[in-house]
Amino acid sequence: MDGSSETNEMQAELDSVEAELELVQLQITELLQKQAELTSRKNVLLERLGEACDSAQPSSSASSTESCGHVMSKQEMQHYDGTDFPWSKEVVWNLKELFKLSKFRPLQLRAINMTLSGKDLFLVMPTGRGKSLCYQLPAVCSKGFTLVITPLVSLMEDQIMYLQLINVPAAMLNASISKNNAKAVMAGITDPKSPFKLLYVTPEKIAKSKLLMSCLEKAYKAKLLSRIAVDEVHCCSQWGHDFRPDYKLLGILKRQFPKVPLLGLTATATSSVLKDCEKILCVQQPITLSASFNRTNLYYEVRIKDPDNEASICDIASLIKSRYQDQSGIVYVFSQKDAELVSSELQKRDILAYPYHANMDPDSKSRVHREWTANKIKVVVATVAFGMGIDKPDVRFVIHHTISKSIENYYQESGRAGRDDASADCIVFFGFSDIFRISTMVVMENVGQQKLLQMVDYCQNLDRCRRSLMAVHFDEVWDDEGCNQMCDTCCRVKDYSTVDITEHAKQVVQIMELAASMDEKLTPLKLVEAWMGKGPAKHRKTIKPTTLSRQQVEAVIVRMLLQGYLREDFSFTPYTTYFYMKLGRKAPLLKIQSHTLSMKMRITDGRSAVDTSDVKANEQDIDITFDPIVMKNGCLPQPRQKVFKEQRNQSRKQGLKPVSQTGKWREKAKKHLTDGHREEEEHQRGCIEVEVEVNIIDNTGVSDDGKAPSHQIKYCSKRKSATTQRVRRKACANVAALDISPTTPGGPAPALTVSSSPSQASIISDTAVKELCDLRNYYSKQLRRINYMSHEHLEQPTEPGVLACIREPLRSLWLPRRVTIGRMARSLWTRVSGRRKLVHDNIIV
Ligand SMILES: Nc1ncnc2c1ncn2[C@@H]1O[C@H](COP(=O)(O)OP(=O)(O)OP(=O)(O)O)[C@@H](O)[C@H]1O
Repeated sequence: MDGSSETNEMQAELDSVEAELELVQLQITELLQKQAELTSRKNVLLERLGEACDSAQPSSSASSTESCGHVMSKQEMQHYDGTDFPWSKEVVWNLKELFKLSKFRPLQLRAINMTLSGKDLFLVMPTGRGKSLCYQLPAVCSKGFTLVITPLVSLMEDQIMYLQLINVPAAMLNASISKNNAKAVMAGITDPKSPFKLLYVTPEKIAKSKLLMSCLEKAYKAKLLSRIAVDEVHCCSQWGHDFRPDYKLLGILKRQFPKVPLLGLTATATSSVLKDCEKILCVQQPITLSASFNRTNLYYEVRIKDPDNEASICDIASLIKSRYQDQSGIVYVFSQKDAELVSSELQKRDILAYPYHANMDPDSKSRVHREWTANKIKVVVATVAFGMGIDKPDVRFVIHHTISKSIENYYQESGRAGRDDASADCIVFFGFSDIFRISTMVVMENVGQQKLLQMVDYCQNLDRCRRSLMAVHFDEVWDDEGCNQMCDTCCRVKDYSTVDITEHAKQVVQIMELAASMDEKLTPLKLVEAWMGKGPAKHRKTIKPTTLSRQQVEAVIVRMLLQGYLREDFSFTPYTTYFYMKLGRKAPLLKIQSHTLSMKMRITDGRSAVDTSDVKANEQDIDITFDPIVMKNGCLPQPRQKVFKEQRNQSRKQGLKPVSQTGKWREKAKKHLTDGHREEEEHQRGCIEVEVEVNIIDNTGVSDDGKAPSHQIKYCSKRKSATTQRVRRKACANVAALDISPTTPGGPAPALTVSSSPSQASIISDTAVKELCDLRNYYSKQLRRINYMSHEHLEQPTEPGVLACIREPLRSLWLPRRVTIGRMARSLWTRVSGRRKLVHDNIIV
């Protein structure tokens, strides 16, 4: 045997071993899933058995699962639910008379008794269950004051406002208070009369203020520091999703004040995060009390989001109008821009909705918050900035216009509904392209991608109780039966079937391989289009388009992503992150004859897919329509008919009025904003081509069309064709002229010779400077969306007299003689567009 055939044989064997290994890996994954299911079941049974034994033998001393560091028997634990402690009378009196509450919620009394007994404690309780009471009430029943570490000033202010309302003296120390106030608070710390019962500080204050630490030392010695409460304690751990570096330094508190009991509070910590917090805070064997995360009054539902943004907002509007008329709610969106857009669209549909996002000024934010709390505003359309400290009891719905970045986040955000214990709805609109919008955002986060895919899995799930899927993320087991039909999957009769998608997956792999052979990268949307026969001609020639509907196509691609047949691939530029699809680890398995891949897909029972008059859960049945008979063959059937929504969208699109060319600037600007949003979406598809037309005005003040110039930039955009892949946009800008000779529109371009730098006043008038700035702002926004290479191109001027870089400060501009800013911008833009087209044609299929 010669050397080369030996190598070939070894290579063949290696390939086969690798393929076998992949298969084993697949089996391991399946077994692990099975193991998780069985473990869940086992835990439920053990818990039930334990309860049965407890009630049969009251004297038994089963060890408690609630204590983590410190092992405490169940009986010992239950002892703390009692009201025979020296402080009990005072506690009960304060609950009723001061806090005006009739009874404790689960675990509140236990936590209060434990902390009043001097124990270190971690209290894990879902949002809105009343963690604050567990340190506020002990604070008023103790001598001295309680130190509360809170991550946000807004949270402190909220609490202080509430405490003032019920006449509990409280103070705070943060950058927003005056020097005199701070001085008075510092003095109060060591005052034996304790002018406040609670002192709120940020972790940064503990870490940085020596004066505060020395006052606390004195208070400790005088036994005035009764308790330390660390709110949002998960922020200590870098495994927690809200890690704050200064929380890491809080260990000093327990080291300096070892006899003061510490109470850590959180709504989201897993056991590993708590272990980390224990170490960071230097607490020895704290007791961990965990209340169940199951919010039984919340109804969870997932709906398929219409790919057309306008239609998706329309869906949300009709949902709010039909189901939550005059009720209070939150619509969570992905970006600040979405918050503005969605709220204005809801307003147009007579819904009292206002945006809330981090970029709003503090006054506007607090006005929206206040008016919403007072029910003057019905709906807040918010980014995640509308988060901690939102404590409105009667929120009847939380709708996610875009999925959350993780199940933990979703739990927190949706958990703002139904804090009054009355039933409320949590609805997610699940859209294919949203996965990738969020993906580019979380790519740099520790396990961000993994968490996002878990959220996607939650949304694509058709058969498992939504709460039980959530429970896994909180180290809990919630019994499916305990859902009480409070999620769409438990409500719905079994309307899905397991479908063999192997052949479809093979087609996807084929497209990916073809693209790779042409050295091309596919964005998820390009992959969808290529598979549906809508991509570039070179693809259409070689690959037979699928007969699946768009939603089926997207569902299969998502499943392949979740199962590891496809994976994400990112390309970073200084301005943006591009997302592409790649073949995943398991893709080679599809080459093996015996390998199959299946997924659950919804079937409808012959009822019209457009019938939305049924119960809540049936309202989303319009997504995929199959013929069940064909399904029996084990392959995906043809869609029975075009889905109603598509028709409705079509008619909506047709009903869109074109913006008048002569329309007012405000209308155009509005349209521009809407188009800007669409553009962002199109950009996700990697297929925008921008064309800019610049009206040149000579220095006599008359524009090309003979009209007097406006000093405002005008934008007008229109789609050239609704069917073409590429969207052409026109941005018209009227710009003031430079101090140069007039140009002939359409005539030969003047010779480009540098006259001088703009530092010479003769070149640019003030108005021109302003307009150039506006123009540059507008263009740089567009440019940011263009591939990095375009910038490189611009930043390396080879010829003199060319705009050096659009993003550089104005003083670096070198303008050629006899050229208006308008012409300059046009020439620049033409080059950028050309470059961009090149980039798209060559890189993005
Ligand atoms: N025992 C109780 N009975 C009725 N309402 C209660 C009780 N305890 C607390 N509440 C109310 O529950 C609401 C939420 O309480 P709180 O702000 O303490 O929750 P939280 O767990 O700290 O939430 P978050 O994690 O969002 O900070 C408050 O309006 C509070 O008055």
